[in-house]
Amino acid sequence: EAAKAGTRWTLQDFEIGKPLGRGKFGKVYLARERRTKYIVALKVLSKSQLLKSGVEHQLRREIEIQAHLRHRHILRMYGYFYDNKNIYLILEYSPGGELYKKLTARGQFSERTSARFISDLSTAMRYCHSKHVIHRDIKPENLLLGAKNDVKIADFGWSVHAPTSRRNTLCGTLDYLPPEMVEGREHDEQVDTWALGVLLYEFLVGSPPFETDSHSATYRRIQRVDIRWPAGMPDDAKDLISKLLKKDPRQRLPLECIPKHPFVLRCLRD
Ligand SMILES: COc1ccc(C(=O)Nc2ccccc2)cc1NC(=O)CCSc1ncnc(N)c1Br
Repeated sequence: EAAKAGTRWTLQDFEIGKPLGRGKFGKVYLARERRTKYIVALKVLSKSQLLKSGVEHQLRREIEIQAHLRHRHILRMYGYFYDNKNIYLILEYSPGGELYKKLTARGQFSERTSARFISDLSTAMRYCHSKHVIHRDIKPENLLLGAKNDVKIADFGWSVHAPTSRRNTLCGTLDYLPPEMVEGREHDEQVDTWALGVLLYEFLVGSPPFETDSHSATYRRIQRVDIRWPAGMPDDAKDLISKLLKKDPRQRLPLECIPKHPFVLRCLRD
C-alpha cells in the first residue's frame, strides 16, 4: 500500500463499504482505496466526541505508537487523515472479524485454539515490550481474527510507555486488570502478562476467572487472586494460568516461556 509518510489521504480516495462493527469512539467500515483497490478498515472518529471524552492525547500517542509497530499478530494502522468533523484511521482489514463474537458463539475455544492464540499473543506482547509499549487492555473485545483464523491485537486505546501509573479512571470491566492496577499502584509490562493469564482462562472456560456481578466483588477476587478451577481443567493448563496470575508482577512467567510451556507444547503437537 502506498501509505508512505506524506501521503495526504482524503475520504475521496476510498469507496466505503459495509459497516464492520463498533470500534472505540466510532464506527468502522470496510473500504477500498480507489487507485490500488486495496481493502482496508476505515475507522471514523468524531472529533467532538473525542474532545468531549478528553482522549485526543491518547489517540495522538496511539497513532505515534502504531506508526512504529509491525507484527503479524498486531493489527496495522497504515495511516490517518482528518476533515473538519472526523479523524479517520486507515486500518488493516481483519477478515475473521471479532474474536469475542466467536468466543460467545462457541462458548469456549478448544485447547489447541487457546494454546495457539495465547502463544501468538505472547510473541506480539514480547515485541511490544521490546519497544517499551505496554497494552494494558488485552481482552477478547480488542482481538480480531485474520484470514487464517490468526489472532490480531486490534486496539491500543490504553497503550502507554512503561513504567507508568494510570491517570484516567478505570472504565469498563475490571476483569482483565491485575492487582497493581486495580489498587492504582505503579505498573509495568507485567500487566500484559497477567492479562494473558485471564485470557487463557476465558478461552478455555468461556468466562474470565474473577467475574462476579459487582465491581467490588471482582476487585476483591483479583486482589486475592481467587481463582476457581472448573472440573476437568487439565493440570498443565492450571499450571500455566497460575504462573501468569501471580499477584507479585515479578513472579509472573516471562512471556518467552509461554510458547515452551508443557500445556502449549502438548496442545500444538500435531
Ligand atoms: C490498530 O487498530 C486500532 C488502532 C487504534 C484504534 C483506536 O480507535 N484508538 C483510539 C481511539 C480513540 C482514542 C484513543 C485511541 C482502534 C483500532 N482498531 C479498531 O478499532 C478495530 C476496528 S474493527 C475491525 N478492524 C479491522 N477489521 C475488522 N474486521 C474489524 Br471488525
